Amino acid sequence: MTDTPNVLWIMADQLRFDYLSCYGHPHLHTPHIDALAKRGVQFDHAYVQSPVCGPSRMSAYTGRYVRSHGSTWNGMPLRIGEPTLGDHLREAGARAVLVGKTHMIADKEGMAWLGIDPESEIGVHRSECGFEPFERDDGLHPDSARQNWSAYDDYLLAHGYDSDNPWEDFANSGVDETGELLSAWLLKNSRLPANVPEEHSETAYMTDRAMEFMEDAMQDGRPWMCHLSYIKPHWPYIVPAPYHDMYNETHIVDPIRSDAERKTDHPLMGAYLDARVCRSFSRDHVREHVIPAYMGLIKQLDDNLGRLFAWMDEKGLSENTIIAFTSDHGDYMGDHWMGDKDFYHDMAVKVPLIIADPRPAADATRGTVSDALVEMIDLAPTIMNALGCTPKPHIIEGRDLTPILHDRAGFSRQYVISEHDYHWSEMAASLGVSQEDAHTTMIFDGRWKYIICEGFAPVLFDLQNDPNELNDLGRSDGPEHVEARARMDAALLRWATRHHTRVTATPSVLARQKTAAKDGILIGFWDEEEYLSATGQAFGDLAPSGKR
Ligand SMILES: O=[N+]([O-])c1ccc(OS(=O)(=O)O)cc1
Repeated sequence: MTDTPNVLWIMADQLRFDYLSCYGHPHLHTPHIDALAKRGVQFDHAYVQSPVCGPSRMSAYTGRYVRSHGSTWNGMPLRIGEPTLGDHLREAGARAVLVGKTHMIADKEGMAWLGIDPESEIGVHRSECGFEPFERDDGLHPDSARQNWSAYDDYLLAHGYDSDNPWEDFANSGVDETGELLSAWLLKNSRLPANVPEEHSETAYMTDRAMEFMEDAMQDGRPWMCHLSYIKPHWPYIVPAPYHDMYNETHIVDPIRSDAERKTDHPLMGAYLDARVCRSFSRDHVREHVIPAYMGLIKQLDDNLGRLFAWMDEKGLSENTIIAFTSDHGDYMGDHWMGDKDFYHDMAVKVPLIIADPRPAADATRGTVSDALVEMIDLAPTIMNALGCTPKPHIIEGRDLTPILHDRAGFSRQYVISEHDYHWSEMAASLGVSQEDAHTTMIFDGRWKYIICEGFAPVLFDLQNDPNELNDLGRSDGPEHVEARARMDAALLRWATRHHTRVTATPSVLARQKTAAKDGILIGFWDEEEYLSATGQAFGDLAPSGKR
């Protein structure tokens, strides 16, 4: 084993933490992900920095909060000056390679402003969130101007799947008993088998591409971090045979929801419940169609990971590759009368996180479960540490998880933060909330989950006494609740007012600020003696460095 390990960072899109057997699902058995957990540490309290893909991922890739990187919702370009994990790794001589989805939108204006050609090496890095794009595919290719032809479409064509939109007609459609092609954009078609065999599906294709990258990397010899970023189990919910009918109504766990929640008088929560996707997933019929497909997609992912891990074992890669497995946010699936994601109940904002580090230093923690409060932004500094990057605390806001992996003190976090910008949504439209005001922020300290909703009352859950988050205490007069809200407000204020964007304050820049007097910049000194005692050098010894 060489000193520098490689890192395989696997992300599944929209995977809830509790739809894996190692996280307790009673019917969905995911033995390969479970086996990874046995080789590493399973984090039971890992939170994303936004309950929606784009901002959550920009936080993951920059190691910074949403308020810091500024890309607050899908489609918002990540500004040109935001350094990413890929940039830091490259600086340390490692490759940072993308296979799959990032949801990154390039800051074209910023590039034009700085005269950067988007096709140049720098332009590609800036457009691809700092990654070297071995394969980039964000996965949604509808029949519209947003089709966005992909390499996967070319692959389908090359395998005989002929169409103007191979993704839509094969990967994203099912065929009913009469032979009719039916699109998975409509939830009613979720239980049909996808019109593509498993081995040519998106999940299998991306797994193959990761293997191709690793073959390439073995020739190349440089250490690497590969972000294998699966598009599924994100909607549209459809899965190839045999996964489409592995699960049925008997495997669906009861929804977590109460009648009181449905009668909420909180305007924002009421507007969520009125949104189409929430009304849809509140219907048992919809859950009965979608959840078996969602479970099938996860089972298929697990099988593909089994294939990948066996291949890595065979190639001798496992012994020198740290594997992290996680997702970018969850999916309500009808819990709390909600669908999709976009709010902060655990099934939306808490994600699975497993890190298996093959180095002997991690032997003591194999198969353990950590209940530390961790944030998705903690992965970037953990990966930087593994690949030998200098820590950059002036840029990276996450905290290195290596102490937890290596069973030593050194990691601590008192609360996690997540943010959401709902300016785009049915909720903002129905409430008439302006784009500027349409934002919410969550802070969770392991017991109290407090959500400030600009313009509305806050929401508060006590997860110690109400682990299912059914009882909103945001307006409760109970002294303990009033006190908890005040404490969380104060913590949020401290967090909001600390440095978030002082990214040019490198240690050398900061050190220079302290040497003004020694460098002859004298503010308030009375005489030579005072100068000597303050700086240890004689005023008379100050000398010009001359024209350089
Ligand atoms: O509006 N969209 O284009 C859109 C919305 C949500 C979405 O899901 S996410 O998980 O990628 O945020 C993808 C695309």
